[in-house]
Amino acid sequence: MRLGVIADDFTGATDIAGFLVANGLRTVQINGVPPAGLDVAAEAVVVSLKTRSCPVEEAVSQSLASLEWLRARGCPQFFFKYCSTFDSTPRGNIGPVTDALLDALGEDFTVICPVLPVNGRTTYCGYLFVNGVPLAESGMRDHPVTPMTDSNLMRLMDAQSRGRTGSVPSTVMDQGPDAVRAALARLKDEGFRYAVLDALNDAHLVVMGQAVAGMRLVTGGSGLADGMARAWGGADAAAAAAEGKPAGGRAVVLSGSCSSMTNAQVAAYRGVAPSVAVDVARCLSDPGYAEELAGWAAGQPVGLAPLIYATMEPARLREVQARFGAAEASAAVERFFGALAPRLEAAGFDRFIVAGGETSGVVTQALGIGGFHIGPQIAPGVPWVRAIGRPLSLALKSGNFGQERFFFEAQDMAD
Ligand SMILES: Nc1ncnc2c1ncn2[C@@H]1O[C@H](COP(=O)(O)OP(=O)(O)O)[C@@H](O)[C@H]1O
Ligand SMILES: O=C(O)[C@@H](O)C(=O)COP(=O)(O)O
Repeated sequence: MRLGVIADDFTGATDIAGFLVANGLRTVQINGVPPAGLDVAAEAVVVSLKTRSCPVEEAVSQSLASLEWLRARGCPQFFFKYCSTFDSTPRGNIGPVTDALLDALGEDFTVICPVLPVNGRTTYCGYLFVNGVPLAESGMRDHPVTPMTDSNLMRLMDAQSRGRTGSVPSTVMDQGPDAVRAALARLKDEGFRYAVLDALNDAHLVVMGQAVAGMRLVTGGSGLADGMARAWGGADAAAAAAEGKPAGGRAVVLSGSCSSMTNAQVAAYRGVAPSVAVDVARCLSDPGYAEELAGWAAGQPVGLAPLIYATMEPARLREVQARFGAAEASAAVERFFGALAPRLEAAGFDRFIVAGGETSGVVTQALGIGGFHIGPQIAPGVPWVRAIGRPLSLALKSGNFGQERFFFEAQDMAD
């Protein structure tokens, strides 16, 4: 094993796994803390947790248990994967998990690097941008669970961690890996515990990939992993993706993300394909609701996959949250998707296209899928994946990823 990844949500996990496979690394994803008796043959193992928004103690203990499993299998380098929009709060969980992993490894320094330039996530002087807009001015300010209202990664990290955060600016990235290594060493000497790595483009990813080659723990988004895998170089991407290619026949689209991009994707799809909007009030009160919508989906004609969506524009979402409570509404919607997924499988659906990280976690867990083979990417950061030992294919889409016609493109690729 070359790299062990601990990812804080399921779409984040398939995102990074997709980039590793695209660079030719044989990669397996394990959903949940791996059981002690499990062994896998792969160059990279991605452990997918659902720890982005859970209580801090749970996130720390699951991350440490995953680290121990990876270490016991001789893994030499570890990657804590979180969202490219740094989804977290002043309580965590990025800071506390990073600190716990550093302590467990006996290290006192790491990098913070949520970039993914191909999807518009860049950092400049430690400030995070989403498609050219500061994070706090992007759609992330309206996120239902982790609204992001600051764009300064040093401040965000300092608020939720034990140490101080410095920054390696893009001008240093321009000078190459030796200059970056020297800047990291200087920051460490000055007492910083974390360093935000700037990246404006793919060339910077290649530089940082080389610069962090000797670090035991790195943290960030899949752009950093892309840079690291490119530095290793020279492998066969098609062969690495072979086992994860989509199989199966009947597809359904489940959308539980309220991001701007998912709103656009739902709008582009729902006028053309059979679709139904989820009623949050019924999620809260009607135990037969999931059964009813599974029946509705099963009754749709063959053709474009039926869409079941909780996706809402920010203004409507705020109304729903004011009426039912934000946490209660989001938990009820997640419970609904969790109840729906196994019923859809029982009705003959074997390809699930899911939008939203938490939603994907709930769906994968409800289907009882222990792990994935990773297939080819539909869009950057969204590969098709195939359940290990089960005839089920899934596309787990981060709320923010893909272009407007993503739901069509996923189906085109699977035909
Ligand atoms: N209509 C809605 N009302 C309230 N909460 C919702 C609604 N639709 C989705 N949610 C909740 O919002 C959260 C979206 O998170 P997630 O699935 O991770 O999407 P993203 O990838 O955009 O972050 C989930 O907890 C989901 O249940
Ligand atoms: O880095 C990213 O943006 C994604 O990999 C990711 O973490 C997705 O999370 P969601 O936005 O919750 O789907």
